[in-house]
Formats: sequence, structure tokens, C-alpha cells
Amino acid sequence: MENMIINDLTSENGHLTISGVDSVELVKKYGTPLYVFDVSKIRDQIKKYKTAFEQNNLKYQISYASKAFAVKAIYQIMQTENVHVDVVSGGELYTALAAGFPSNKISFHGNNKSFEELTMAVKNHVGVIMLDNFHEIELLARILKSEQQQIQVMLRLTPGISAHTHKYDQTGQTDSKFGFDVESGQAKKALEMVLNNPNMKMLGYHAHIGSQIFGTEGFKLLAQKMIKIAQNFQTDFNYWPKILNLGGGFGISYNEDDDPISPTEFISQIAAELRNSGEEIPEIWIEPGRSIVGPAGYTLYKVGSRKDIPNLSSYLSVDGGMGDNIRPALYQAKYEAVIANKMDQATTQTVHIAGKYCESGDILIDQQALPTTEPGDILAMLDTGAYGYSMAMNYNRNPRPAVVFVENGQDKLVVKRETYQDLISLDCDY
Ligand SMILES: Cc1ncc(COP(=O)(O)O)c(C=O)c1O
Ligand SMILES: N[C@@H](CCCC[NH3+])C(=O)O
Repeated sequence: MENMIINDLTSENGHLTISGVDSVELVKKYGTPLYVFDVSKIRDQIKKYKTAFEQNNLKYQISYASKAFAVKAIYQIMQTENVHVDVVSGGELYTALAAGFPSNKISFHGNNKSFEELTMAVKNHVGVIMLDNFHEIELLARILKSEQQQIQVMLRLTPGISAHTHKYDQTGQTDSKFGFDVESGQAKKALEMVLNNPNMKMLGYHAHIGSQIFGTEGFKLLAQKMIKIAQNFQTDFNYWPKILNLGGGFGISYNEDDDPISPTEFISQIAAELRNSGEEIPEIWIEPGRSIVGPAGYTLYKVGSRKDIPNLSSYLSVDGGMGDNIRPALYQAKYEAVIANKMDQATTQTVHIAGKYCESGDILIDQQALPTTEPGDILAMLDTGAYGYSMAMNYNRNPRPAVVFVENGQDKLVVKRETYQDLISLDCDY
């Protein structure tokens, strides 16, 4: 039977196929819930960012924000795609290094990096430490002195920009826990400290205005503000940055209300803004997370129980939920789903998709149109690649799902399913 395209999804014999692999076969092989990533989509998205920069003649670097999805295999993909990564904890750093990712292409972020984490970063010669606060500057200075080492740093600035996104996804406004405030003079003080420290090599400025952003306005404003800040500090310290890191936050389409902007458009508008300044344009770094892995991810669940409340609504429950995807409960995030084994059937009902966790708020999708379902059907939630597995938890002692990568008709297990034994492996008797 010929391939069919339904809502941009490929289906063969009525089954959802992901990069040429039948999702129903994946479920038979690996069980549910199951995270599946289409690696070709990840590679394509990275290429789009690279092309956008190249078309605009900018010197650039793409640094994958690995908090979106941080397992050994994704760092290995990033290495083959020849991009940088950013990490925000000792755990992410450890995973990247264990994957064989080159430490000089790692940027280390975080608003409360510990002495141990910074020491680990220094000893492993990470590419850049993103300095976030005065305590960290002092800690790092001590470590570099005792290790007799130099390291490259950037200053994370809060540029005073409020992105139009969920409150928890805003990070660039002045009243934020991240970075040095520019207006009050903290950033200037921090820069002075860094420029006077012979063990710190100042590379440039970083700012990140938030996540899941659709408009280009915030980024254009950010580019303008960063140049302005650089000009002021040039006057104060005769220092011009080698790099401007404009962070991540590029939105993706989770449902039909979302209207993301293409990398070309984002980058072209940022480039135009930088050119307008008339200044020498530093190398531009971006840190996309969600937009690289989000659309590549699918979560496959098995349909179980159902509750029909007469004249009110229907709850269709699946064998996962907020433990493998906290985003609907935490941010009221919206997703779409299909029945992976009934792609050729018309929709006949609209239901709430409920998880199996002991919380009324454990609703994965509020309103989803589906064909007629029965227990054992496979529900595929779409675009779950970012902040799904990376924010997964063991609430109600549910083991975390396995992760499979698919590419060109081949599947490969990259994270094993947790077992009940794994769940008690750290428990001690009393
Ligand atoms: C500093 C920094 N860079 C990059 C990102 C990645 O953001 P996104 O996944 O929205 O691209 C984040 C998360 O919001 C972040 O805090
Ligand atoms: N975890 C958030 C985005 C990350 C924010 C990081 N600064 C989400 O799922 O949307």
C-alpha cells in the first residue's frame, strides 16, 4: 500500500510510521509508554539553522540547549552534526563527557553552580563558563587559582526584556533569578571583575529571553540591546565582545494555534538588526533546545480504561501521563495526538486524554478528536521531544519509559526502560 500523508504524518497500512519505521512494531518490540525520536528531523533542523546563518553571512555557533533532552545518544548526534552543546548541571556535563562529547564545545550554564560542579568543569576544560552571579565569579576565581588554570567565560546578562510566553518560561526580564542586571550596574561590576582576573578569558555576553517564543520582536530588541550594552562597556573598558550569545527560545508548533517562525526569518531579522548598528558584528551564538528536538519526538502510549459521563465528557486513559510529560500540568501546554494503529480511520469522538497518575490535573490533552478507540490501541502524542524525558519523574513509583531513536528505517534503543528493581535500587532498609 502506498504511503499516506495525514496531517503531515506518514502512515502505512493505517499505522503511523516514524522515519520509515512502523510505530506499532516499535510498541511490540519495546513496550509502552515509549519515547521515539526521528533523528532525521533533528539533523534537518540543525541544518536549517546553519543555512540561515550562512545565508546571512554571519559568523556563528549553534549550541544545543541539552536541558531539552539530555542523554548520551543525543550528545553523540550533536557531535556528528558538529555543533556545540550547553549544559546546566554536573549531571548533564557528566552525561556529555561520558558520551565522548568534546569538552571544548560545551558551555556551562546555571544560576547556582556548586564548587564541585565548577571544579568538574574546570578540570575537564569546558569551552565556556557562563558566569551568572558574583558568588560564582568568586568560586571560579578560587578554583582557577588553585588549579593554576585559565578558562573562557561569558557573562549572562538580564537585558530587561519580557518575552511573550508563559510566566515560567520568561527569563530575560529584570526581576529574574538568572544573570547580571544591566540597569543597576551589576553587569558592569561583573565585567570589571572578569577583565581584571588573569585566569578568566572574557569571550562575550549572553542573554536568553525565554522559551517557546513565536515573534521576532523580542529577539530584534535583544540584538539591539546587546549591541548597546557592548557599546557602553566599550566606552567604560575598551572591551568589544568576540561573541554575542542570544540564547534559545525559538517556538515550535504543538497545535494549530501555534505559528512558529522559521530559522531563516529569525536569523535574517536578527542579522538586519545587528547590521543596522553599524558596529563590527561579533560571532553570534544561539542555544536552541526545544526547536531542535521537540518536533522530532513522539510518545507512544497504550489506551486502557475509559470513563463516559453521560451528557458531559469522556476520559480516555493511557498508561503514562504527567510522569513522562509534566508540561500539560505545569504550563497548561497543549499537544495533539493520533491513534497510531488507526491512521486511516475518521474521527468520531472528542475526549480528554487522561494519564494514570493519582492527580486530577494529570490530563495530557484536554480535547482530542479521535477515531473510535478500544483498549490496546496505541495513542501517539506528537512533538514531545523537548522537556518530556528530561523532566520525567517516578511519581507513584512509575518507572520512566525507554527511549528509541529511529532513522532511515532503523530503530535503536538509546535509553532502557526503568524497572521496578531500578526504582528500589537506591532505597536502603530501615
Ligand atoms: C540559557 C538558556 N539557553 C537556552 C535555552 C533553551 O530554550 P529553548 O528550549 O526554548 O530553545 C534555555 C531554556 O529556556 C535557557 O535557559
Ligand atoms: N521546561 C520548559 C522550558 C525550559 C525553560 C528553561 N529556561 C518547558 O517545557 O517549556
